Parts: sequence; C-alpha cells; structure tokens
Amino acid sequence: MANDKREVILEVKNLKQHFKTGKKTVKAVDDVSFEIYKGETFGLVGESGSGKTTTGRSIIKLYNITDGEVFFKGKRTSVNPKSIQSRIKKLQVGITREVERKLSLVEELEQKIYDLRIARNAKVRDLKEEIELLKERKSNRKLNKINDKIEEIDSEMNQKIVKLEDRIIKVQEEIEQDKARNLNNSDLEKLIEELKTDLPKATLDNKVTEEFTMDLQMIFQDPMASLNPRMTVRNIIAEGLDISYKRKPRAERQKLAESYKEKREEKIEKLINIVGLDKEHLNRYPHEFSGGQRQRIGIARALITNPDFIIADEPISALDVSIQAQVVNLMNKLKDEFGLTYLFIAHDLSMVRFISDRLGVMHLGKLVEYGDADKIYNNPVHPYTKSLLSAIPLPDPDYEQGRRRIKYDKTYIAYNAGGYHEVSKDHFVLGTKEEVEAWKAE
Ligand SMILES: Nc1ncnc2c1ncn2[C@@H]1O[C@H](COP(=O)(O)OP(=O)(O)OP(=O)(O)O)[C@@H](O)[C@H]1O
Repeated sequence: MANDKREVILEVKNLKQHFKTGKKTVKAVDDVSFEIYKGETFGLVGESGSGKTTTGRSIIKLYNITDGEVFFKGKRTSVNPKSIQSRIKKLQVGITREVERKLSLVEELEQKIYDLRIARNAKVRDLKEEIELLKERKSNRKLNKINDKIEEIDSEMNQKIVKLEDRIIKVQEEIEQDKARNLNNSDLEKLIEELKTDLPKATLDNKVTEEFTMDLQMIFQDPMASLNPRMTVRNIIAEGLDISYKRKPRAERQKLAESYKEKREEKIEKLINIVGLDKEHLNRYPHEFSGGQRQRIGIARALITNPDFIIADEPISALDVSIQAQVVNLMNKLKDEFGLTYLFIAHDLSMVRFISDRLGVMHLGKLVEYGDADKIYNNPVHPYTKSLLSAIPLPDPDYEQGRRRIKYDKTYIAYNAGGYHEVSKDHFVLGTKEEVEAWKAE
C-alpha cells in the first residue's frame, strides 16, 4: 500500500467551510488538508457534527467554499475568489511594511552621513584654530603636517560617505521595485480576473464543469431521500448522462438522438445487472424497493457517467446490519472493476476499518489525524482518535466486558496552534510539537 509512486487524485488544501447562522459562525470545516491517492479508499470518520459531510459536499462543489483550495486530478476545482483577494491584500500590506522599513533605513543612513560631517567639522574646527596660530608663528613645517591631517580626515570621511550613499541608492532602488510589485487597484482587479480565467468557470459561479461532474460522483446516506420518488429507476440511473446530453448544442443532439437512446439503454441495462438488480426493475419507482436495493440503484446512478472518484457519504448507515456488508462488498467489487477511488464518509468505525486504505479522523471541523489506516488503528496518537477507537465494539465477550471508552477532554488541546506532524511514514497528527510528543509517549 505504502508506495511513493502513488498518484494523488484529490488534494484538499486548507479547506474552510464556515456557515453564518444569525450572529454565530459555525466552522463546520476549519483548515482541513489531506490528499487521496488514486485507487484507494479514504475513510473520513468522526462523530456526528464533526464536519465530514460538509467536507464531502465542499469537494463536490455543493457549496462555495469559504477558503482554501481543492485540486482534482491536478486541476484546481475550488477556490474562493475572496480568499485570493485577501491573500493579495495581505501581500500588499507586507510589501507596504517592507517599503516603510526601507524608508526608515534610508533615513538612518542619511543620519549617519550627517553625523559623520558633524564629527569631521568638530575635529577640523580645532585643527583650523591651530592653523591660525601656526600662521602667526610662521611655522610652515607644522602647518603642512596639520593640513595633511585634515586631508586625511576628509578622505576618510568621504570614503565612508561614498559607501553610505551607495547603500542609500541601493535601498532606494529596492523601494522602487517593491512599489512596482505592489499593485495598484486596477492591476489588482486584473490579476484577480486572470486567476479567475485560470480556474474552471465553475469555481466562481458554483456551476460545475462537464468533466468534473462526470468524473466525480456521490452516493448518499439515505437512498430514499436522494432518489426522486416520481422518476422510474431507469430515468434515475440515466440522470447523469441525460444532463450532460441536454447540455449539448441542439444540432449535435439531433445528430446523436438515435444512437444516444440506444447507448443509454445499453448502459442502464448493464449497470442494473452489475449492481445486482434486474432489467425488469427499471420501470419501477424507488418506493417499491428495500433500503439495500435502493442503495444499489444509487450506486448504478453514480456509475453511469464513468466516474473515477466517488464520495460515499454514510452509504450504509441507514441500512440493516445484515445488508451493510452486501453493499460494502459490492462497492469493493466495483472499485476493482472500474478502477475507482472512494472517499468513504462514516461515523461508525467498525465497517470503515475493514475497507479503508487510508483514514482521516475529524473532530470539531478539524482533521486531527490522517494517513495509513492500519497505522492509525494500531497506533492512534491524537487523544480524540484514541477515544473514538476505544468506542468500537469487538465480537469478543471478554474484551467487551472490560471495554471502556477512553475519556477525551478537548479543553487540553490547542487546536489552533501547531500543524500536522508526521509521526511515522504517512501518519499525520494535528497539534503542537509538545502535544504530539506527549501523546506519542502515552
Ligand atoms: N448549511 C449549513 N448551515 C449551517 N450550519 C451547517 C450547515 N451544514 C452543516 N452545518 C453545521 O456544521 C457542522 C458540521 O456538520 P456536518 O454535517 O458536516 O457534520 P457530520 O460530521 O457530517 O455529521 P453527521 O454525521 O451528523 O452528518 C454541524 O455543526 C452542522 O450543524
């Protein structure tokens, strides 16, 4: 599993998703970063309200993100234009400060030149008085000596002044460069426009690009709520294809019409079989199916666009335990068959543990620990992960009798300090250095 040549398919960088509700701001996702490799199952776990769903929805662009970036197959798919703007502003403030610092350096250097001249004048004044006396005494030899001395003082001072003036010129040039770097407002607007065109348009108006919609699909927790009750299974499954077809220009659609119908039907029939249902189910409506069957329909619907990435948000939580394993097995089979990558969101760790290659543990909008799933299960470091894992029941009566949930006191954790620390290869923990060291030693 741990292979350095793994290809990153999804990268989430400093993702923030905050919601304003009245006066309060809910930081549903707060500065979360992680990456998912092609072909793996990345389990995102945490208790209800920790921000897992919001993370998934932000990735699939159901929200305009508050801050951060998301890259899918190396292409930036999400960035908040306001956050670009604020970053540029910060840069400008930084440059302004730098200019101020340099201006005061110039002042300092000018002061030094002034001080040198004062010191020189004081010295020379005394010598000149002496000269007047010597002139009266007509002592030419001594006179010459003092004149030489004054010349010496002057040349020494001039050398110093030349050096200082050179520095001043250099700093002034730097100030000009800084000022040129500091964009005026119209340049700023231009830069933002450039950044915008650099991104898929979807990023900014929250419409989704064609490619992205096809490549990235979602499976939801409650298939009944996510399947339109008034649509037949056939049309539900075909929805992704139909949307993309309807987006095509009319002329192209007319040309394709016949072959599209055929291909569509072919694909639907193939998929209904693949997910373990029957062709004759296609004319029925969602309410005629059991929970497990409805989830199979949801899976077929996700597969119709040939995605390579699927976000499965609690896909088995609403199902009977007996059905859960069936759906998980089906998803695993499809993963191999179609070369899929999964982001598998779940609050119940007992199943995720068996299917995840890598894992992220969320708590209060933060990703507190992530990386290789085995490492995290066998050697959890963050106190929240330890507590969460201790809550998983095991099919072992002796263990169960002694099992106690490890208490977790979040007040001890400095969530806003520190960053991610790699405690072993592909195993990252959020905290300050001291915290992580202490947790490791526990
Ligand atoms: N649209 C929204 N407006 C305001 N607050 C929201 C919104 N969506 C989510 N939240 C809040 O953000 C926090 C994280 O919610 P989220 O649904 O992402 O958590 P979760 O870990 O997926 O939990 P669950 O398993 O219960 O769905 C919660 O406090 C929730 O109330």
